[in-house]
Amino acid sequence: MESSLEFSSSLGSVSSLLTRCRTFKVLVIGDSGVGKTCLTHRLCAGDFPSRVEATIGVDFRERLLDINGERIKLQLWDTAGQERFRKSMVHHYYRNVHAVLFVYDVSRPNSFSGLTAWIEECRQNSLGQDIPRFLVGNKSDLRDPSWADNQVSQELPMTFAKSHGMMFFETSAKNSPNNSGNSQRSGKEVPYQQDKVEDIVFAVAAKLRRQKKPASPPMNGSFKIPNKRTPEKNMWTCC
Ligand SMILES: Nc1nc2c(ncn2[C@@H]2O[C@H](COP(=O)(O)OP(=O)(O)OP(=O)(O)O)[C@@H](O)[C@H]2O)c(=O)[nH]1
Repeated sequence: MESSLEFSSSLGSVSSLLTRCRTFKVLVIGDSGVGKTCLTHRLCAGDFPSRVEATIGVDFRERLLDINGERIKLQLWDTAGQERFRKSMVHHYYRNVHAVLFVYDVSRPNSFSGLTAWIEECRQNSLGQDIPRFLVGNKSDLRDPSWADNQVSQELPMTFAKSHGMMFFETSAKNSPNNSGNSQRSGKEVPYQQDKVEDIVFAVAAKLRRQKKPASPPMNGSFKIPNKRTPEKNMWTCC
């Protein structure tokens, strides 16, 4: 009887080890209407939502992944793009963030130039330089070579991403491309990058998995003696 109890308790600890995973908070920001809700929905639920409304405050979605045998949970914070729906909440969004996805709409150049304001918001909320940042051009299905002037070229965001230390993706939450990676746009000698939504989620998870150092705690005016072990421990949860 005693040995079977011991056996079941050790089985319990083995199974809790097996179901443990690291959880990472990923903030998704960008102008209103660029497709943050659709993109996060696609990343987590696998499909394009038939009906969406403007996000008020923030919505949460989760995606559990297995990266080389390790379970990684991404907790995506889909934040409102409209200023009136953000207001006083913003500093909460930035607390203990592990990565940021900056989203723009390839068919709306204003949403790309608007990224500087989002970078400034990160700076104002003391987002550490060590926090991985990803740049995502969404709605690639709307690219039309006949009105190239009204779209965001790929060269610009590539340079932008490089100068801000971001990984760059172009995708569509609606119609994910069949082929991932670089390809040639017909008739033009520019590299045309089209990524699957899945490429993004795996790149984020893989990058975060390699992060040994946890996110720096937000600076909110109070002073706390840092405990090196606690933040990393807090990332471990049961899936
Ligand atoms: N064609 C196309 N339309 C998209 C895509 N992603 C989103 N949309 C459309 O863009 C509109 C806005 O999408 P949302 O996901 O609500 O945008 P958002 O960035 O979350 O907007 P806020 O909540 O206001 O910040 C909706 O009509 C979507 O159907 C895409 O990849 N391709």
